[in-house]
Amino acid sequence: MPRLPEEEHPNKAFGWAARDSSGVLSPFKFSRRATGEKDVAFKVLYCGICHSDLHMVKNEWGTSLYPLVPGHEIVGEVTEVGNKVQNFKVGDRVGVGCMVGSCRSCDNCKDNLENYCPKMILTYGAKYYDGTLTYGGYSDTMVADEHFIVRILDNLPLDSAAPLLCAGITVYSPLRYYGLDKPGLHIGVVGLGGLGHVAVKFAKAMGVKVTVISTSPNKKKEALENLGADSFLISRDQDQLQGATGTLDGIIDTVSAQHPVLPLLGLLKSHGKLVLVGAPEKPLELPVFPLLQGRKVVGGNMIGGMKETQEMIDFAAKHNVKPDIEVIDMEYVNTAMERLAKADVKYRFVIDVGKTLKATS
Ligand SMILES: NC(=O)c1ccc[n+]([C@@H]2O[C@H](COP(=O)([O-])OP(=O)(O)OC[C@H]3O[C@@H](n4cnc5c(N)ncnc54)[C@H](O)[C@@H]3O)[C@@H](O)[C@H]2O)c1
Ligand SMILES: [Zn+2]
Repeated sequence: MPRLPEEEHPNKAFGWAARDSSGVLSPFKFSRRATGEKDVAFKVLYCGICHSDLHMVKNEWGTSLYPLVPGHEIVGEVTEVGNKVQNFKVGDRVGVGCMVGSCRSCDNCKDNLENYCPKMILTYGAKYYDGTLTYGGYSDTMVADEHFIVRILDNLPLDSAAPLLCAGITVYSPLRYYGLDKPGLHIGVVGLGGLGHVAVKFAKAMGVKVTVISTSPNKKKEALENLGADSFLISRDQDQLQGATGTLDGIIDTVSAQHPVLPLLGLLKSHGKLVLVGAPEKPLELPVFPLLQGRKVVGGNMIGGMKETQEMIDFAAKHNVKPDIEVIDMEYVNTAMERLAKADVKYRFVIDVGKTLKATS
């Protein structure tokens, strides 16, 4: 008989879990492993709600394992460290993003790209080395090997730092890797949600000109005035798209659902790069001729390695890149998920886990 989640490990834990693909979350008792010699354990204070959490609780990618405690934008305060931990101590402000393990010896791992390790272990909904299921940050405590722990610098508020751990690194990494981080370049950001609004902020902090491309005309004023975008295109307005043909060096596409990429390819200059980071459940149609004409590139990106994640946090602290968040109570999480599905959030929900997650006996 497999052991109950609350009996698998010595440390009691409590969170909210989805039990099936209805995606409805409810209180859940489980357990966390004892803090190992290289582990850092922390009290979770805030956790962001990523659209991937929504895909996962509803099993939209077909990979979900239940019970599923989502959350991979986790921040908190260290409560215990193992005796071989070198870089963290009790009381430190720390975070965990999308992964908690990798093989540490393959070419990707040696290259600080644990995110592309074939044996990478996701923060929730994955099998850990001991065969037990990993549980995410919609919960009271977290434990991870120190290699997968990020330091949150003191001048970053913990609540708005949380979304950097997934949304932040997922847009920072491709801006760097695809060379879209040079002052004077001009990029487009498609989809002004959690990832998209952070992409605007990072690109602006790098000195890059930014055009937001969105289906919602009502996001224009805020994109220009509050987020600092330079211009705004409505993706269904053919005249506007026509007028911007061949103007962009690159595009970061964060859209979470199926959408046409043909109009986006038209906006790129020759050698322009369309980088897909959104993860729609259904495939996109890729027209080839617009790629041939102008030697354009379509690429992807999945989060970032641990070294780069820390670099991104340090960059955010230095350049004051702070996600715009709506802080919510744990009890509000199901409503928040419904609102996220309708893109009704500016721009990231963050759960105040520390103050509002109440263990039931
Ligand atoms: N590549 C990665 O490593 C990685 C990391 C995190 C999230 N993701 C994925 O990125 C996507 C975005 O995540 P998020 O948390 O920013 O989500 P979000 O819901 O906050 O933002 C998505 C945006 O896409 C827009 N959108 C939705 N459907 C659209 C459509 N049909 N056409 C045009 N625009 C549309 C929404 O209005 C919203 O602004 C999700 O699919 C998520 O799973 C990928
Ligand atoms: Zn995420």
